[in-house]
Amino acid sequence: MFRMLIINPGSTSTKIAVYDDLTPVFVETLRHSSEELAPYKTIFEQYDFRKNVILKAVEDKGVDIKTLNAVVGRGGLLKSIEGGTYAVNYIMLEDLKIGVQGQHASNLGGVIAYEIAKSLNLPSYIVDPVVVDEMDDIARVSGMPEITRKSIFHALNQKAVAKRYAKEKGIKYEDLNLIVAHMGGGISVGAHKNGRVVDVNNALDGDGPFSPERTGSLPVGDLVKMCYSGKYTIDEIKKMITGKGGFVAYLNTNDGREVKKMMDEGNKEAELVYKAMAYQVAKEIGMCAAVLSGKVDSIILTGGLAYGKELVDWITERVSFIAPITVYPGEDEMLALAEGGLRVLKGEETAKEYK
Ligand SMILES: Nc1ncnc2c1ncn2[C@@H]1O[C@H](COP(=O)(O)OP(=O)(O)O)[C@@H](O)[C@H]1O
Ligand SMILES: CCCC(=O)OP(=O)(O)O
Repeated sequence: MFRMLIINPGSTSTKIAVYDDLTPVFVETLRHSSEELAPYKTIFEQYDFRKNVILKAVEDKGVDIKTLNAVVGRGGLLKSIEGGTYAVNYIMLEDLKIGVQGQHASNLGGVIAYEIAKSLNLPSYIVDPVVVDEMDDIARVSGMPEITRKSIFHALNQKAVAKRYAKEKGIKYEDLNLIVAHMGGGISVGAHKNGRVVDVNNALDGDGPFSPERTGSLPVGDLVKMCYSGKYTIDEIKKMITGKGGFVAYLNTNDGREVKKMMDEGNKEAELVYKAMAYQVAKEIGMCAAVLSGKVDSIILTGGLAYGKELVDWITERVSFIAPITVYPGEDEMLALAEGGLRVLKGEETAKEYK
């Protein structure tokens, strides 16, 4: 039996678990409000905060960290790579610290996993990081040669729920066409064609639907004018797009439950914004249906926001003509991380080397 500490820093949460093989000893989600994270100017300034909440959760649950065999973290904005389990190495740590493709909480996953594991003389891994890239070349063309569309998305959960759906239906993932909409702090909608995510919006950086913390795609001419208005620094604009966009910009919260409460209390702005997010997710699903030439076995709605019945209903109303809807609220990320780590610990797979 192998005991693994699993750590998953997301933009609005830190998820922590200990697994004995694939049996959870505990799984904990700590949600972070935008105010709680506001004092940290960079992701790396959150290092101590995130590491401390992880170690405290383990201690509170009465797990002795000396009983661990490995630490597995959600991987961050590395160079684009194929999916799988990677051993955390020096090059990876450097790329995570620099944020070679940008800044996101998942950059801390590999680094904290490494630091905790190192202190115990244990191995550390990441699994299916947010930069898994299986996009078709046609999907990379933006319309401006200087800009290439990138695959940055909730690869870990998108792959995990797509495989869960395949297992439940008794069909191979490679024999299915699926559209997966992960709706968390960021939102990604991916077209899964025969086991590959051939197109997906960049969930981090001004692409796709808006989300609790991000603007998603914006009318580009207006954005250019804002950038050159002299009113904002580059860092301010970047923060307005990622971190202070979406729900946060309109409603001053990153919490879907809070938005629902506002709506129930008669706040018309909250209702419009919540419905607009559903509208944009539905539009993105329609785009993926075109990518798959209309041959779609199911549309899967997942992520924390998929707990919201209204949101799911609004999206379903607009896209159920495309394919049957499957809802997997929350995520299967913790189990997927445990599975990825265990395959290597058991010797069923060799950890890939990040170069
Ligand atoms: N029961 C719920 N109803 C509506 N929204 C929810 C619910 N639970 C969580 N959420 C929202 O889901 C979002 C976070 O989703 P999650 O997939 O955990 O994201 P992340 O990993 O990016 O932090 C937050 O806006 C959170 O408030
Ligand atoms: C960086 C893409 C993945 C992402 O947006 O994750 P969160 O929703 O956890 O922020």
